[in-house]
Amino acid sequence: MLRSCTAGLRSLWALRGRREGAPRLSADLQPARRLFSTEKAVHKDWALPNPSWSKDLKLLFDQFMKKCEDGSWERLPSCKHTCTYKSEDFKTYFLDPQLVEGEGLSQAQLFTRGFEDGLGFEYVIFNNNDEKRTVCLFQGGPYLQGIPGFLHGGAIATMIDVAFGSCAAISGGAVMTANLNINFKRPVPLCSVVVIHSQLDKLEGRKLFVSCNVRSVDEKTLYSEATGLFIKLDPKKSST
Ligand SMILES: CCCCC/C=C\C/C=C\CCCCCCCC(=O)SCCNC(=O)CCNC(=O)[C@H](O)C(C)(C)COP(=O)(O)OP(=O)(O)OC[C@H]1O[C@@H](n2cnc3c(N)ncnc32)[C@H](O)[C@@H]1OP(=O)(O)O
Repeated sequence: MLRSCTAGLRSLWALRGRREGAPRLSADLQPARRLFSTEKAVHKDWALPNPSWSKDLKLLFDQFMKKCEDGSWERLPSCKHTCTYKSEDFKTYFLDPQLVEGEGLSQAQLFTRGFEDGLGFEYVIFNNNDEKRTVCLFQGGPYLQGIPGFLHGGAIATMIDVAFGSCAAISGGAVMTANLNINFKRPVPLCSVVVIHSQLDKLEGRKLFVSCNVRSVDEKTLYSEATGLFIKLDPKKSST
């Protein structure tokens, strides 16, 4: 498995950048439109297939895109830079103008989107607004190795945090992770595809309680279970 992963790297490097200008798919952007702004400028959407995606990932992606057709599910677009967040939300909570406009942020990009195609986090998140749940399809690439041949626990935690963050933000708007608890039950093979099922369990004032499980594509292996607490940011308080 590792050999095939490494063998694919050369072609991945050759193919890098191919996603620029990838066609936007329909059946996206319903409730999430409030949160994810791509209206002012056209930014690349990274939550779309690229040549590094395995057969499993493409198959699952197609299945979920089909579910989007009746409007019960929506695919969440994903930008590398701050366009992921509506800029006004961003400015409301991070008021330091130097941070927002200065050099500090000019190179900033979403941690999970900072890798070349196929080397790091390849994922797409689908949201079911009525059921207050999301499904994240995740393929962890060779640069996310921990124990040889397996994903680093921090990479799994990161992906869970992103899946939770999206799930919580759709209901809560501007939120931050306050607590994350993960039970790692089985190691995740590098370059395999896992499915992260997250749900919003409870909304209590500014607190959003979420939980998830991480499973193999055939659902036979339970890799991890996690719970999280997200706090809706208070515009009266500074976050910095
Ligand atoms: C800003 C715009 C974001 C918009 C996001 C939009 C879209 C998402 C799209 C894409 C997905 C990307 C996903 C990326 C996810 C990455 C998430 C992160 O990495 S966040 C970074 C890690 N987290 C932090 O750095 C948080 C640091 N902590 C804080 O800043 C603060 O503690 C706080 C969490 C903001 C809470 O502070 P605040 O002053 O606002 O609240 P209180 O302290 O008064 O607490 C309120 C309430 O909650 C209880 N609480 C707080 N923390 C905990 C805890 N750890 N455990 C249990 N309970 C906690 C506290 O007791 C209060 O309860 P009560 O009201 O009952 O007294």
